Amino acid sequence: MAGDASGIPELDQEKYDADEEVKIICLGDSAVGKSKLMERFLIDGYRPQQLSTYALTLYKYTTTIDSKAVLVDFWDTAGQERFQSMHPSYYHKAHACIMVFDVQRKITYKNLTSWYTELREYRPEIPCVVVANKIDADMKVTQRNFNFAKKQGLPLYFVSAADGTNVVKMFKETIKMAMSYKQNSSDFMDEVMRELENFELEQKKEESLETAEERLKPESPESV
Ligand SMILES: Nc1nc2c(ncn2[C@@H]2O[C@H](COP(=O)(O)OP(=O)(O)OP(=O)(O)O)[C@@H](O)[C@H]2O)c(=O)[nH]1
Ligand SMILES: [Mg+2]
Repeated sequence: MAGDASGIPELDQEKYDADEEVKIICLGDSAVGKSKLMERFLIDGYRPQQLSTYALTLYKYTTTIDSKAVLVDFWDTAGQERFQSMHPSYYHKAHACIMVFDVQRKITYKNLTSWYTELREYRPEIPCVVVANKIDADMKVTQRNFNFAKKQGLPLYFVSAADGTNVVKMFKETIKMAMSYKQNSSDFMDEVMRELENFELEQKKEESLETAEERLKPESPESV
């Protein structure tokens, strides 16, 4: 579980309302290579040994899209069986999802179904890509059919964090999808949240108008 992010100032999720900032989350079983993929993309490096991610790691990345500076926050977490599911704040306001499995371990592919179901509970519409990692171990896997992605209509990338195959391509395309989702979102839950926020604002305005009117009211004759 990714812990309650809402109380930590650095994780102020309101900022994702700004145009130039997107949040991309990473899902998948433990040891499929989520953190290694981030490492490969962000520092163009790969250290073979590393402990499992503890709770939550945030990676920041800046890039330019259509001559606009874009800040990307990648959220990486320990996708452990030991945690089973993520805290809702992990999904909150995410604009895209990278869902990773390990081509060498069938169970991690099977578990995509549960990751995807959970993702869709919180973020029904955000773009999601399926990533088949560790193809360096056996290139033949790229000829295999991984029907999950096709069935769900999701893009599938064969990648290797170890040798870098397709890593940059996958991340760059996902960032573009996140940006375009943010600009054109018609996500029902987003709409509801926007409506609620407006409603609260309107209510506050009305309340303060009422108090002002109260104060301005001339005293009634009875009270004299
Ligand atoms: N051969 C090969 N090994 C990889 C690749 N990517 C990751 N690994 C190895 O797989 C192991 C797990 O990688 P991590 O990136 O820590 O996995 P994770 O998904 O972040 O795991 P959690 O943090 O526990 O959720 C490490 O020992 C890596 O060296 C790859 O592309 N090829
Ligand atoms: Mg990790």
